[in-house]
Parts: sequence; C-alpha cells; structure tokens
Amino acid sequence: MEQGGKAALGWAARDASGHLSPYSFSRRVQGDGDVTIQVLFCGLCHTDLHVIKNEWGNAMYPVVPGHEVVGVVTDIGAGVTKFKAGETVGVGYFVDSCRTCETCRTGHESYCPQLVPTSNGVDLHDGATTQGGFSDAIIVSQDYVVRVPETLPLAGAAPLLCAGVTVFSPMVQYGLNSPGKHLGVVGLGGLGHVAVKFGKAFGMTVTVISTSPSKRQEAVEQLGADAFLVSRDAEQMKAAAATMDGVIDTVSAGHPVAPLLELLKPMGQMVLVGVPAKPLEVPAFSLIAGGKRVAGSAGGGVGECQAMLDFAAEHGIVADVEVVGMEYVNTAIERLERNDVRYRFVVDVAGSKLGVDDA
Ligand SMILES: NC(=O)c1ccc[n+]([C@@H]2O[C@H](COP(=O)([O-])OP(=O)(O)OC[C@H]3O[C@@H](n4cnc5c(N)ncnc54)[C@H](O)[C@@H]3O)[C@@H](O)[C@H]2O)c1
Ligand SMILES: [Zn+2]
Ligand SMILES: [Zn+2]
Repeated sequence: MEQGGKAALGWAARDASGHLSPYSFSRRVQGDGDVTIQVLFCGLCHTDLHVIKNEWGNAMYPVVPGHEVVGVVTDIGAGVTKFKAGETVGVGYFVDSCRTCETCRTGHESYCPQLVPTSNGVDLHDGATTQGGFSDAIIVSQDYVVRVPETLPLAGAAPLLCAGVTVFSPMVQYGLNSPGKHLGVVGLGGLGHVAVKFGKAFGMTVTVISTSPSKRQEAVEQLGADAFLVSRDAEQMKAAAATMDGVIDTVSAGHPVAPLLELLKPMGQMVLVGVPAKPLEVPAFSLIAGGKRVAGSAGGGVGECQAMLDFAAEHGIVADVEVVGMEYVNTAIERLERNDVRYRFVVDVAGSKLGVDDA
C-alpha cells in the first residue's frame, strides 16, 4: 500500500474460494489528468469469476473485482478537459495502457502489451495491484473513461462497459453489423444476450445456439432472436449448416467447436470471446473445408467503447440485469457459476454498506 494514498473501501477475494469480504485499502492519489469517480453500479462479469477463483492462474490477492463501472465524477485533476464533476461516466476492462505502441495509437488499446486491467492489473504509476469497481471510488486517467449517455438507465448500462464492447467491437470489425447478414450467438449469458440485442439493432438475422432448451422462449420472445438452436441436437444443427456469416462464441467453459464451425457459410467468420481455461479443439478440416476463419477478440478500444455506448443509447439497448446489494455478492457469484442469472448481476455499490476490513 503506497504512502499518502487515498483510503478506499471495497469487497475483495483473498483466496480462490470465490468468496468476497470487506476490504479497506489505498488508491493512488488523483494526479494530473485523472478523474475521481464515485462508483454507482458495477456489473459482475464471468471474467471476475475466472479471476477471483484463480481459474486462469493469474490472481494477485487480495483482488477487488469489477470492471463494468458506472459512476459519477466527483473530482478532477489538473489538465482534465474531457470531464467535469457531476458527469456520469463509465470505466471498462482496463484503466491504462502504454499510449505509444501501434495498437494504442490506432485506438485498439485493449491489445497493448502493457494493458492495465481495471482489476488484478499492475498500475503503471506505482506498481500497485489495481483494484476494481466493487469499491466506493476509483481514480482513472481521463483517457480511459467514457461518457454514459443520459438516456441510458445506469444499472443496465454498466454491463455494456465490458460485455457490450466485447461483442460490439468484433461485430463491427468483422462486418457482422450489416442488415441481412446472419449471426449466430453461442452462449446466452451476459455477453451473449447483449450480442443478440446489437445484432438485431444492426438489422441482422440472429440465431442463438445454446445447450439449454429452456432458454428458447426468452431468447425469441424477450431478446428478439429470430431462431434458437440446441447445440446438442445434431439434427437441428445439421439443418442450420452453412447458413451463418458469423458466429460469436461467448461460452465460458470447454465445449465442442467443430459443430459450430459447420454453421458458417464458406469463408464465414467465427469470433471467440469466451475464455475457457483449457484449450478448445479446432480440427483443421473444419476450417480448411469452406475456408473458414477463427479469430479471438478482447474487449474493445476506448473510442469503440464510446461508440458502442452512443449506439446503445440511440437504439435503447441496455443489459437485462438483476440489481443486488454488495451483501448479496457472494450469492450472486454462486448463482453466476451455475448460470442462474438473467442475464447480468449488477451491484448497487453506492447503495450498499461496504463495511470495514475484517481480515
Ligand atoms: N474476450 C473478452 O474480452 C471477454 C470479455 C468479457 C468476458 N469474457 C469471457 O467470456 C465468457 C462469458 O462471459 P459472460 O460474462 O457472458 O459469462 P456468463 O456466465 O454470463 O455466460 C456464459 C454462457 O456460457 C454458457 N455455458 C457455460 N458453460 C457452457 C458449456 N460447457 N457449454 C455451453 N455453454 C456453456 C452459460 O450457460 C452462459 O450462457 C467468460 O469466459 C468471460 O471470461 C471475455
Ligand atoms: Zn468483463
Ligand atoms: Zn500500448
């Protein structure tokens, strides 16, 4: 903990149990170009779950999760021109990057080799572990903060900061945003349900591919999907073979990829955004026959995130959320783990008593 830091309160994971508890810690002092943000709402992304349970082997405990932050600017440092106190803003998966590499210079900051994740990252200023949005306030350089359009409900907007831009960015990059094209969305969770909404707003035909037949009705009737395929039903999958221009795969655990590649038209594009801990099996033949393409995609740049929020506001898109208090977060984590959420938990951080260090 650096000297002279700003006292902060949050909830942290101390070990791989998946359990969070109150944590008092210190944030860096607001510097030139920084904004101080009081956290209002913060979404619970499956990435938080992977990290706090150390499923990717990179947890630096204690970890305060949370990278789908909506808050209000309470203070600004010298030289801040983009934001004023009182404005509603968002912070997503990362809070800093090198600013000079090719990806930073071209607006693809999420691919910077020195990317600083909002939570469980290493602050370029002082080497401290970054602590995320499950806390009272966060201090971020203005260059990594976005404006939340006034018309968006705040709790529903929070998941857009990660889930939203993570699906929006590759959809735009791979041309999966043109009317009339057919998009497959695999996994109907936090990322997947927002992908369906963006796909429909782009004027596409959207098919959800899921292991849970029970999600059919909600996918079609509530989210507006055009069709629903049960991935374990070989006949349904066969009937849909070679019909899709793109498939976006949001699944968080190991699963067969070859049957999904069959859904693509020749030269179709699959985009992996889900991050199962173990490698996926991609048979060469499934790619070569039909000249299919598989890409990965991580988050999106700051400019893309702003464009996504503006598009969401224009089309009235927010995530479907279950808003909970911080005292419920451990139950929320357990429920997320068993896929029992429609479709994102969002913690009402400002409305919760964050408590004091119990360690
Ligand atoms: N690429 C990125 O930048 C990025 C950003 C955010 C999240 N992620 C990753 O994306 C994944 C999804 O995140 P989320 O927040 O939407 O999670 P989520 O838990 O809300 O949704 C995951 C979905 O996958 C489904 N699923 C889980 N196991 C499955 C299996 N074995 N077979 C088929 N379906 C299965 C679930 O039913 C659920 O619908 C996670 O791995 C997360 O870490 C990546
Ligand atoms: Zn995330
Ligand atoms: Zn960089």
